[in-house]
Amino acid sequence: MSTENFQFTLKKTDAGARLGEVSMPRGTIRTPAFMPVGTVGTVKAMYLDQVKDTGADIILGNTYHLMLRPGAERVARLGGLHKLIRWDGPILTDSGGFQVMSLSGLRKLDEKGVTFKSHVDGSLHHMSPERSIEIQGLLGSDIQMQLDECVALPAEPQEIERAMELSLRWAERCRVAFGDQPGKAMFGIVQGGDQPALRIRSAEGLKQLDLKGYAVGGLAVGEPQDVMLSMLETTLPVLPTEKPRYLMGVGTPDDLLKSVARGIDMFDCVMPTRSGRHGLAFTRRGRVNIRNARHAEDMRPLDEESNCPAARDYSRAYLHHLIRSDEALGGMLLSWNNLNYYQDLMKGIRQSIEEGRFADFYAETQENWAKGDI
Ligand SMILES: Nc1nc2cc3nc(NCCc4ccc(CCO)cc4)[nH]c3cc2c(=O)[nH]1
Repeated sequence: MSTENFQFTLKKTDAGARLGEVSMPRGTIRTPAFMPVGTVGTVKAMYLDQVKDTGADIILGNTYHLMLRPGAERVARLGGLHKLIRWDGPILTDSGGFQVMSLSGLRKLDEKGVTFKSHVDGSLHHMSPERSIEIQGLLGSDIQMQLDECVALPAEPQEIERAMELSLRWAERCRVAFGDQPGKAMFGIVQGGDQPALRIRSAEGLKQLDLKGYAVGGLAVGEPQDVMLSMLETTLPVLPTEKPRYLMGVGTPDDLLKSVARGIDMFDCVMPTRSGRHGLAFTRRGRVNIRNARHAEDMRPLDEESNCPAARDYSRAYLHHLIRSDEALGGMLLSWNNLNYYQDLMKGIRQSIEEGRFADFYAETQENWAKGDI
């Protein structure tokens, strides 16, 4: 079912966990949702048909990477990102602020925007809030993120305050630049680091802008999990309950469970794909580092009960061999296994909220992880 507009429906809550859906013209996103990261127009080592089959309703693209290569205007000339990469569901694009800080030779950041050198060819680029929204429009993004400044933690409170206030001003400029695009959405991003008062000021400031959704940014940047969770407990009660909440860059399966319990609806993280390519497998019984010698002659699959061929049909011995040999198929199979596991976890979370037994699901899941992979 799709709609000509962007519509979030909160269907049920169970303690702090929320069951919902985001209806958009290109499809419906079942929440709590995990969004696979397709940074440069591909979810690495996956066919997008497989990504869809794992249960993903939406994927992420990235302004920073796509503006550098193949270029935003080129993507527009080619019919937009959905047509180019052959994904007909919703796409959320990050605004590029975080990637500039973490990837490029940053040259300057001021009121106007960020000036940086491309990590691809060293060319100089300037990105303003307005240009970030323009690029996301050229890509054809369904959910566009404001340009913001994300500060790595730990950081001085006054530095966190400066970046939070700049991000608020940029949110307003992005809101104006985005204008009124029925069927699309622009989300603001709450900043404020590990400072509760700044988190509250950021959330209150964004609420004045009548946004369709709110991301919690500035986390998963090196802080301990308890600090991240504490910032959710501070921030989420301030945000409107009838709008989706998106925790950026998070996280491990344990992060997902604990953040859903505090009221997060949407997640993205490179963890399942990046760590899969490096030999880390996520399963119902916890993590398996397939590089470890103990798997070299283990002909069992990762999970004989899984519906995913990568988990059910391939032996650990073979996966061990492929990863140790740095064969492409190793990263392909573990990415497939991991994305399928993440989507199975989100499906289990949604079903448990529907049935009013999220607390039991939470406890059972953590028990199974604790047993470890036999
Ligand atoms: N615009 C914007 N985007 C963000 C992206 C983020 N991504 C993160 N964390 C990602 C952390 C992360 C990085 C790598 C891996 C793979 C390990 O194998 C897992 C998690 N935090 C983030 C914060 C922001 C933010 O405030 N604003």
